[in-house]
Amino acid sequence: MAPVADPSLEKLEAIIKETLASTSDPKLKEKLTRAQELVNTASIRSKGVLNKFALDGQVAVVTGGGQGIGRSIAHALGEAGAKVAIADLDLSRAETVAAELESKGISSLAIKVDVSKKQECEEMVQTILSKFGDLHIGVNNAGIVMNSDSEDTSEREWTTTMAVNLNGAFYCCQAEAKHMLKKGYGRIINTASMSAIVVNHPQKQVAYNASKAAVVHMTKTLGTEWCDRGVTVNSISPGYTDTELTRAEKLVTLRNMWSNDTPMKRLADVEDLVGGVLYFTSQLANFTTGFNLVMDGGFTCW
Ligand SMILES: NC(=O)c1ccc[n+]([C@@H]2O[C@H](COP(=O)([O-])OP(=O)(O)OC[C@H]3O[C@@H](n4cnc5c(N)ncnc54)[C@H](O)[C@@H]3O)[C@@H](O)[C@H]2O)c1
Ligand SMILES: OC[C@@H](O)C(O)[C@H](O)CO
Repeated sequence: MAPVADPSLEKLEAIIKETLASTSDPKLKEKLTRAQELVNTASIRSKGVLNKFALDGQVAVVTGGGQGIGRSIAHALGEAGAKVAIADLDLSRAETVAAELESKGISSLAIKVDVSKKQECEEMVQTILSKFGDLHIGVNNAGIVMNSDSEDTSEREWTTTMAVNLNGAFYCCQAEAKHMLKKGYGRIINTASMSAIVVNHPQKQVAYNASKAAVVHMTKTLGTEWCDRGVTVNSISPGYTDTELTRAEKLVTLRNMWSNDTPMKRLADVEDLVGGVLYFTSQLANFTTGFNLVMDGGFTCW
């Protein structure tokens, strides 16, 4: 039998071996031999390539984690073994998601943050360090969209969108990296959008598109600046995704059209996006930084 890495599998293996040695019942021997094979398979899996996705002992934060894409990423990181802080402008949403994680046995923490405020991003990291003692993964996902014709886009709309989507992502990267660079390890993932590389239509959203393009280039910049000190920075760029953001009154009527314009003929479910994040946080992504992963059902191919 191959050596086992998981201590509970080791104990199980020992019990099976001992019982096999002490029984002469052929039926029991047959069953125990089958159990031994199953333990062997589990043992190989526990040391195999999938194990490189395990986040046991790591601490993560997800901004905008109170619903939608962020909530789904928070669940995925927790299921992979991380302790997860849910940071959101809406504290009650963050508390709900933190309670969902706790009910699965995942250590969690809800934090109120407005990512457009640098000081609040720094306090968010300090709160996580006080509670969990470390921070390995930062998913900077909070974002908003406002729609208007470019010639009518107000100063408030432009600056608010930039403040949340771009400044917010930068302040979080900076606050997270200050700790991670000291420790020599960190994985930062920013949520950009396919709007960074194509112009969405018919909805007009110059500020949103420009903010997401800037997030992608900021990601490349930070991803190359910090990677030789152990901190990688990458981004995901989802296509149209079924969340509250695309269910908003101003956008909901466009969803059929968006689906038809997508080669996969549907919007993304939030679960479709977690694979990208889990790749970037895994030990399989040790040589990947500054990369923008587009997950859009083929939308940007057409
Ligand atoms: N839904 C899509 O089609 C889509 C596609 C591509 C990219 N994105 C991006 O994905 C991210 C998440 O989108 P979603 O669809 O889950 O949105 P959502 O509106 O469902 O959820 C966003 C969450 O962010 C929080 N938030 C908003 N402003 C904040 C702030 N200043 N500080 C902290 N938290 C704040 C909200 O309270 C909310 O819980 C955004 O960056 C969005 O631009 C969404
Ligand atoms: O490009 C897709 C998203 O970023 C977003 O859902 C959309 O553009 C909002 O209008």
